Amino acid sequence: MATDSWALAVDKQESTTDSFGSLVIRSPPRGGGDAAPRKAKGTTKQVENGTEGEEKEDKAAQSLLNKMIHTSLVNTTNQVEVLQRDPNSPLYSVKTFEELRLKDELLRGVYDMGFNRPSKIQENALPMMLAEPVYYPSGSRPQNLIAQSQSGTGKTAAFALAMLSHVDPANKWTQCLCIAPTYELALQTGKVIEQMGKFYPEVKLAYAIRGNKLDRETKLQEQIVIGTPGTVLDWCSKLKIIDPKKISVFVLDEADVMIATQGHQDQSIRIQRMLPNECQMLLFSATFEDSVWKFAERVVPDPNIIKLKREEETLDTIKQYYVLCNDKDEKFTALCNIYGAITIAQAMIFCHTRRTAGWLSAELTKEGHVVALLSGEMTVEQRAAIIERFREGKEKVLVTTNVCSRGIDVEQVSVVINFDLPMDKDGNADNETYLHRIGRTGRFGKRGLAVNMIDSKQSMNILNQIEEHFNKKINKLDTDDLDEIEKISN
Ligand SMILES: Nc1ncnc2c1ncn2[C@@H]1O[C@H](COP(=O)(O)OP(=O)(O)OP(=O)(O)O)[C@@H](O)[C@H]1O
Repeated sequence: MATDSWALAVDKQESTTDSFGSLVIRSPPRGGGDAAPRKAKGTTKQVENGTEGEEKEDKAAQSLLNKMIHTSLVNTTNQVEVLQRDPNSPLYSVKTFEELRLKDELLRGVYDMGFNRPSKIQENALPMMLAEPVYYPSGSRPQNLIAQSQSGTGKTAAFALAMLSHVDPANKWTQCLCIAPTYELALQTGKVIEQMGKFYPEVKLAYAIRGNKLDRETKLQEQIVIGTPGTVLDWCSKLKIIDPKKISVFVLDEADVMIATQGHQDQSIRIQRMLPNECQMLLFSATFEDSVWKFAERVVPDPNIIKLKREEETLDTIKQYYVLCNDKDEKFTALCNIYGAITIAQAMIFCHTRRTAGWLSAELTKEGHVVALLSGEMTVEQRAAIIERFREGKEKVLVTTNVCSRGIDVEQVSVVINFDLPMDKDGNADNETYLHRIGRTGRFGKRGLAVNMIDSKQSMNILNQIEEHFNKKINKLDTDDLDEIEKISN
């Protein structure tokens, strides 16, 4: 890898120079779409619906946040499900990195990153990705792969290693191509490749991102290119600075985010069509709804499939209550009473809008609480830093809107308050989000307490729907009765 981290340099580009080696980044066009270089903004959109701003989820921002807060592997006890293209061929899985017979430079890189053994998904995915193509009279067929597992389980590290292993550093042309949905996500992945390839300086990496203008005559020498679909397509077809026929590994990362972005699906397919049949196609996704699956099948011919189920969350170990109030001031009083009666190590409080979240955190601060506020207008970096501080216990209360909260490991939080109940866009109960907010995985199994604040007919309806959905009664709590509150913490 190049010793100067290009990715890091790009981060600083706004304040420093605009030129790095042979690659030149010019000022990005204003409003240049999702792929334009910019600081990672919190791109949750604010939808003005009447008086209050309701936040809408932005998949790319969420994905980036997940990457930033997963500084170590997310462990899971669930088994990996493997569907082989050829069910008769032996299924290899590895328990150590040595078994993969990696180049020394790469093994050093892996250990230098602190990896001792392959993660669950890597145990099966790595042998498949590193396998030589199978030769048939009609031509060689690579081991293609579609892999799905939640964020933080080691997918990026796996395909970074696969790309680095397949490269021939003596060949000064692009051999591995990786596409990611946004500039920021491409940079994050690039950083992993650079880190892993730290002891392999002959292998170079280039970023195909908007704003990185190259001349038509340039022939790219970097063996690995990571970028966004639009620019990669330009580099392959319009500018012809990458010869797609020489690509031996194609990675499509974050497929679920990719298809959520207008135009990316088509561009990805157009890139894939330019690649030779012998090119290994690898597709990764954190989720696998039907639309992702359909897309995956179009991009990856004859795939092997690896799936790692999410750890199931349950409400079994959670005590759930509701509190009846008239308005948000009463909800706040109820919250203070709860705080006055029981010792709460760490709590998360969910609000429907940024405005309520901002108001509530200010009120709690006035009461002397040390509060962290997560809100959609923050940059992803700011959000990641707040989550990190909360994880370290620097703040005891986290007030958040829904869109910001995914990915926070709720296991350490003993109390969850739904200041507003989760609802979908039609105003019905959002059961999945409810489970995600207060549920615990069986593995952790710690007891928890959840309190739902009800201040309208609609929120009562939502509560009833939740009770019905989970087939669990949620008891009423009188927050004016301190003895009663004390009892719930036992
Ligand atoms: N085998 C391993 N041993 C220890 N740590 C690992 C291993 N593989 C990956 N990690 C670390 O675990 C974290 C998550 O890994 P990685 O980013 O590869 O997961 P992911 O599934 O791609 O998730 P995301 O899509 O959110 O990036 C990273 O901090 C990474 O350095």
